[in-house]
Amino acid sequence: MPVIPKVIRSGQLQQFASEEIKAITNNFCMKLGEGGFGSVYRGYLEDKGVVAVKVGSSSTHQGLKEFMNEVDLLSRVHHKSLVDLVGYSDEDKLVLVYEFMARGSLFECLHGPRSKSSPLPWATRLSIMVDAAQGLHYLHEGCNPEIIHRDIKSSNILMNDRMEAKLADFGISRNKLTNEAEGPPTMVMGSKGYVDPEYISSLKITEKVDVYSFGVVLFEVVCGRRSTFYILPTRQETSIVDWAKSAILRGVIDDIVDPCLDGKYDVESVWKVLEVALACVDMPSSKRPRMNQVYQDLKEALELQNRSNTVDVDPHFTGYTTEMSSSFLANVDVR
Ligand SMILES: Nc1ncnc2c1ncn2[C@@H]1O[C@H](COP(=O)(O)OP(=O)(O)OP(=O)(O)O)[C@@H](O)[C@H]1O
Repeated sequence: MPVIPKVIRSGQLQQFASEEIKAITNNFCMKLGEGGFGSVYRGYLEDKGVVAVKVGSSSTHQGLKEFMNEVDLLSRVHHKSLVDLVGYSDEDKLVLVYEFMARGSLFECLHGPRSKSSPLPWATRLSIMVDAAQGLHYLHEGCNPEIIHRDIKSSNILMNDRMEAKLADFGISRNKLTNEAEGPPTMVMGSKGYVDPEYISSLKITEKVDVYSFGVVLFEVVCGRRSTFYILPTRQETSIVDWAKSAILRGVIDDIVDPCLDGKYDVESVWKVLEVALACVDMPSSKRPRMNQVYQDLKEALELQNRSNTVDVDPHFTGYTTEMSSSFLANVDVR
C-alpha cells in the first residue's frame, strides 16, 4: 500500500486505521453517493459528530496522486467556504474523512430527483454561488501558495445543514508556484461541459480555467439545465454556454430561467448573474474577471434579490428586460 510522505503526515489531520474506518461507518452501512474516486459513506466520530467517508475504489497511479494532492492541500488550507478534511487512512484502502455536508451537492439540488418538486429558491441559489465565489477567490488570491482548483462544477459545491456552500474535491488542483515549474500537463483534466476551450487547445493552466467553469455553473443555476444536454428533436448535444448565449440574444427572460422557479425571482438580479456568467466564459481568457470581482457582483445580485422581496414576479415584465438585454447583447459573443 502507498505510504503518505512524512511532510503531509505532520499536519493536523487524524490518521485512522482501517478497523477504525469500519467502525466509524458502521461497516459501510449508509452510502451517500458515488464519484470517480470511489463511494462516499455516512460516518460518526465521537468528537466531530457526523462525517462523510470517501473510500477509494482504485489503486491506480492517478487515484493515489489525487488522494495525496487532496490530503496535502486540505491539511494546509482552511476556509469557511472549503470543505474541511478531518482525517484519512492509507492502511488498507485510500480513505478521506470530511465534514458532513448534509444538503448534498448543488448538482443534486438542481438536477436530482427532488429538484422539480421542491426546487431551490432563487435567493438560495444566489447565496450558494456567493459562498462558492468566496471560496474560489480565497484559493486564487488569499492562500499561500495560491491554488487553481481545476475541477469546478456543481457536483463539487456542497451544502451543509445551514445551506452554506463549500468547494470540494481538490484531487487535481495545482498550486500556482509548482504549476509554473511543472509546465503544461500532457493531457486535459477536468469534467465534461466545464472545461475551458482555451485550455483544451493551449493546455495552459491559469486561474481563468476555474473562472470559465464557474461561469458554466452560474448558467446551470439560472437555467436549471445541465452543463451539456441534448436538444430535441434532433437530439444534438449542446453546451449550456452556447444554448444560454443564443437564448440571451432572444432577450426573453422566461426562455432562459429555470421554469421550476415559476417566476419567483427578481428580474434585475437574474440579468446581473447572466452578465457575470457571460464575462466568466469570455474569450480570450484574459478578458474574464478575477474571482474577487465575480464575488462582489454576485453579492450585489443577492442584495437586489433580497431588496426586491420577490415572491411572485411576472417573468413577462418587459420594461426592464428589454433595457438590460440591449446593453447585454453587445457583449454576447456567439461562436
Ligand atoms: N462531505 C460530504 N458530505 C456529504 N455528502 C458528500 C460529501 N462528499 C461527497 N458527498 C456525496 O457523495 C457524492 C459523490 O461525491 P464525490 O465527490 O465522490 O463525486 P462527484 O464529485 O459527484 O464526482 P467525481 O468525483 O467523479 O467528479 C456527492 O454527490 C455527495 O452526494
